[in-house]
Amino acid sequence: MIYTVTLNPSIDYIVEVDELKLGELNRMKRDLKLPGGKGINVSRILNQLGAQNTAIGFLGGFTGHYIDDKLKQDQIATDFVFIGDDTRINVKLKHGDETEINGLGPAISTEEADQLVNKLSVLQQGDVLVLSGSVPPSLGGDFYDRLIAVCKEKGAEFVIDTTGKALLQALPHGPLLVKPNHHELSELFETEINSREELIAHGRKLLELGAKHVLISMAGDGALLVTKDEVYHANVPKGQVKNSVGAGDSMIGGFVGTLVLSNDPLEAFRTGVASGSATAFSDDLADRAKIDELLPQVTITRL
Ligand SMILES: Nc1ncnc2c1ncn2[C@@H]1O[C@H](COP(=O)(O)OP(=O)(O)OP(=O)(O)O)[C@@H](O)[C@H]1O
Ligand SMILES: O=P(O)(O)OC[C@@]1(O)O[C@H](CO)[C@@H](O)[C@@H]1O
Repeated sequence: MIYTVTLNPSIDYIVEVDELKLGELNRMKRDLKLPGGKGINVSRILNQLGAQNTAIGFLGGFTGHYIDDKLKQDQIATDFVFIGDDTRINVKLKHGDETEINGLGPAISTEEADQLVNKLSVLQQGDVLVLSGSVPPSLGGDFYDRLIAVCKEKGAEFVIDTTGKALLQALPHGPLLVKPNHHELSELFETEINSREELIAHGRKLLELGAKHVLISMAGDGALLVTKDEVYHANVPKGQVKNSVGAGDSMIGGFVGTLVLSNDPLEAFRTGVASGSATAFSDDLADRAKIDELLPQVTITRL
């Protein structure tokens, strides 16, 4: 079973305007509300791929119930801790460009935090825990460490999609997958990365530090898969970009779901790239039909 953890879910409020005039009244051309947060996005893609999973994390208030209802409508299993404070609303402003305004996240009490840790007691060998997204400030910076400790104790695998110190602290525990984009990789190692060779060298460092698979996504420029023995490049399919929000999460969902279903890292890589691009070319996250349409256009090359 795959469990996705979203500590800081959101309603993604996607707002489209022709032109953004700061300091003036702007009227929306179109708007859309989506259940969001990185782990939840991973769950939605896993669901499209037929990979059984449960979405867990914290939800609260009317916004939290909205998200839980939407996921259940899509037959996604959920087991969230319901908290006293409201789940945030993140604004995704489309005005030719994409501007995002993400909330800090709700207050979470010690008791609520403990309830989530206790939920992980169901983990067992063969399970995969996907930890994705920001940590609400009230939880403290080391909360992922607590979850990883339980995961290791139960013999389950984990995937972590976060940045900075939290990612560095997780690496020695051997994540099944990490997926920095090229900017995150250079921030992580506090260095400029200017070539594919340098990207690969830094991807290898993540392996040396403990990661089992390293995916480096480069938006429209393709992606790299760095494993112990080999490095692979994938091109991205051609299409019209409609929405890049959740493209990275879709890539993780495509990779993890396919790896669990097939145990084939290259097929997982191909599906990850197709899923990321399928989301980039859709208004909402990708659906199965779009992923299947793009899969034949993804070519993997061993470098
Ligand atoms: N312009 C694009 N054209 C085609 N595919 C894209 C494009 N942008 C993103 N993708 C797909 O999505 C994957 C992940 O995108 P990206 O590298 O932007 O990750 P990310 O920075 O984690 O994304 P985000 O934070 O926006 O969700 C890419 O590897 C690619 O497959
Ligand atoms: O504030 P965080 O947790 O870093 O990111 C949250 C978020 O921007 O990530 C997802 C896209 O990746 C969105 O659904 C959501 O709004």
